[in-house]
Amino acid sequence: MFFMKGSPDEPKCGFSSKVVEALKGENMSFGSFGILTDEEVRQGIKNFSNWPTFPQLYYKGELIGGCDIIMELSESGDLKALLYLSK
Ligand SMILES: N[C@@H](CCC(=O)N[C@@H](CS)C(=O)NCC(=O)O)C(=O)O
Repeated sequence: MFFMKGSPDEPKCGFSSKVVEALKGENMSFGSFGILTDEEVRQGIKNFSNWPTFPQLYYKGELIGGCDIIMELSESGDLKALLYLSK
């Protein structure tokens, strides 16, 4: 599940856009929520994860990370491993 600014088709932030491209590059299907549409969810997710920024990518209910972390995982090939092997 991907909490982002805007939508996968219309990201409203470069950080969110980069993660969408990385996930698409791995041929991953993913759910998304545009946090700019709901201020309560925007603050609630930050409190839940104790992570102050968006985007935030979750897998099986756990925060994987934001843009910087996803980019690192993607470049090292670990994103694919994480998303496929832990199924
Ligand atoms: N280094 C961050 C960059 C993301 C970031 O700085 N996001 C900012 C600007 S889009 C943010 O979400 N600020 C808090 C907010 O808008 O609620 C990452 O790896 O995800």
